[in-house]
Amino acid sequence: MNEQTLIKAEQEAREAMVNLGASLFQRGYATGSAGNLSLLLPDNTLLATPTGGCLGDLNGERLSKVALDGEWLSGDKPSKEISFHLSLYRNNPECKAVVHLHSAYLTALSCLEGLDMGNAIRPFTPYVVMRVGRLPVVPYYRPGDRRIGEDLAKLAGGNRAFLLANHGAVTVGKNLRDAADSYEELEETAKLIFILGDRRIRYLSDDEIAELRS
Ligand SMILES: O=C(O)[C@@H](O)C(=O)COP(=O)(O)O
Ligand SMILES: [Zn+2]
Repeated sequence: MNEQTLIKAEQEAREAMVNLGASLFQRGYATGSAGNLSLLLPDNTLLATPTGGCLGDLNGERLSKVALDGEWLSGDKPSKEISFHLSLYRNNPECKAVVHLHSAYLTALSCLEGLDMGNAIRPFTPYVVMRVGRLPVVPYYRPGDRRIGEDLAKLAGGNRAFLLANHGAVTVGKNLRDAADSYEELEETAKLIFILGDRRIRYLSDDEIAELRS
């Protein structure tokens, strides 16, 4: 890519991040100053949301730029979770964008005792299987703790979504919209879990799940 093309791609990425942050905030997926977004630019650096900001009110020119080795290159100070974002890019070549939010239903799910740490959502609708697959759980650590990234490094290959116990959820994608689509699908599925409550659920059978994965 020549210099002009790189500059244009970065400008478009900045606009996409600002627009997605506003959309997530306006639709209630992001609240207050919670959550963070990042994407991989064509020059292999990351564009990330700054720490402490509101996703509904991002400034495209002040977004953080970070090298894949973690060096802060420009913009405001990056999210305190940049180390777990980096861990996902380093350990999954298909990861080009990361979304982390504290949406209500996924965060409620993340607070339940006795979750299956290998897959917190037993499938009962097809789209979550087709769109997201498994939802492994990272045990609780204080936000910003480097152990979140260490655990995600082990789970990154082959997974598109992760639940952070007592905290929220993370999705990856081939671009920011793709990662957000998976996040939104997961949030809807978590909402259904609470709507269904104690009612008996007909879960998808192993054969039905296998058919969706094939
Ligand atoms: O839960 C937290 O504190 C972070 O994971 C978070 O969501 C917001 O942190 P920053 O991205 O550093 O603002
Ligand atoms: Zn968080």
